[in-house]
Amino acid sequence: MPRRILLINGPNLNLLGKREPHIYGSTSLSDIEAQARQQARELGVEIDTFQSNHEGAIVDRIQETAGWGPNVQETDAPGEKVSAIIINAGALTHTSVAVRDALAAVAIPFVELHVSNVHARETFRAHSYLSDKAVAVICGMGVYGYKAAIEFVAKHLKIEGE
Ligand SMILES: O=C1C[C@@](O)(C(=O)O)C[C@@H](O)[C@@H]1O
Repeated sequence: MPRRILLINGPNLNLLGKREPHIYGSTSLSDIEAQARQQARELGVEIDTFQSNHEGAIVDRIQETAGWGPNVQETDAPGEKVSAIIINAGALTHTSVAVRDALAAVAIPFVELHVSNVHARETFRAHSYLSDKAVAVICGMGVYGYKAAIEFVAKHLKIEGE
């Protein structure tokens, strides 16, 4: 069972609750993250949250999960290892080979998440650089998708070596 989960939200997801509420609903990201922390406590797992509008910052944060990256010193004691990642990469889903490569490099199992049903929208949203590498893909459940992803990862994801 995963001990530590990293929840990543990409560009414009800091605007959840304000942005196109007919598509993304009225719940803010800070509410989602607070609920995630509460849910994690109930499930007995740790959760870290991270949001950035910047592709490189997301790549750095993914690398840090493996003790790599520009912000990690050679002398740093290895941090507690992240055993699963839940990522809503926002628009980077459809454009970013760099985020895909970072996830492949750290080789940590991840769930791809979208609040909206990306298959029922513009055709460019149907392609993802992440899906074929993901353990699971959640979309169209609204912000409930975050709860579903955390429960799935905490209760059902088998982590090699644990
Ligand atoms: O920013 C987003 C949010 C999104 O990932 C979602 O959660 O539904 C869907 C993406 O296509 C879009 O660019």
